[in-house]
Amino acid sequence: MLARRSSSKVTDAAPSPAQVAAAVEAAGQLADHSGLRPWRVIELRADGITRLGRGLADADGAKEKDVAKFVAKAHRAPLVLAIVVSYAPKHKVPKWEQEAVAAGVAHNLSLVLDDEGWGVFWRTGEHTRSKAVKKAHKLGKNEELLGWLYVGGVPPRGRKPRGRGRIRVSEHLSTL
Ligand SMILES: Cc1cc2nc3c(=O)[nH]c(=O)nc-3n(C[C@H](O)[C@H](O)[C@H](O)COP(=O)(O)O)c2cc1C
Repeated sequence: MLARRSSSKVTDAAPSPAQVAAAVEAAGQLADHSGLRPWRVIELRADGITRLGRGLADADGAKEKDVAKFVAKAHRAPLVLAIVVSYAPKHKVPKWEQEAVAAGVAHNLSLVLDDEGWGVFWRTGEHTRSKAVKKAHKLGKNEELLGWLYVGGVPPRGRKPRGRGRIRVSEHLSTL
């Protein structure tokens, strides 16, 4: 965990569907109030990533000539994992707790994939919860996106050391 870091640039190598399934299974073993499992992951490759790019272009009101830019940006990685919170409606467990579980899955997935040697970068943006992007992902009415994990191979020059270094524990840990 101390060595984990995000990879903004990745190569065309990607984990197989079976490797993704194993990573999701591991990432899903987390604390979950009432065991709601209020989350799912959508695996996007090739045409699926193009659909994401088109959805983002649509949400931005892009003209037809500019759609390709959004599509190219979405194709920055060969695998994109959309992280979805699927709220249990009117449940005693509040929405923020359900989002915490889905966010935990995303962080776990990043850690698992990083540990297996893949490059991962969590991205969001102003259109993450727009109608057009929701539609592109075929989300249900009780679902929202938490963003996307862009996944691929770590470039040959490898990972640079952490830009901002390690945290100062004393700034994040105290007692009463
Ligand atoms: C929920 C969430 C959304 C993020 N969205 C973006 C984003 O859209 N663009 C971006 O450059 N970084 C985004 N980041 C930050 C990067 O994923 C990454 O954590 C950051 O560049 C620091 O790198 P490090 O993880 O190696 O410390 C996001 C992180 C989180 C947790």
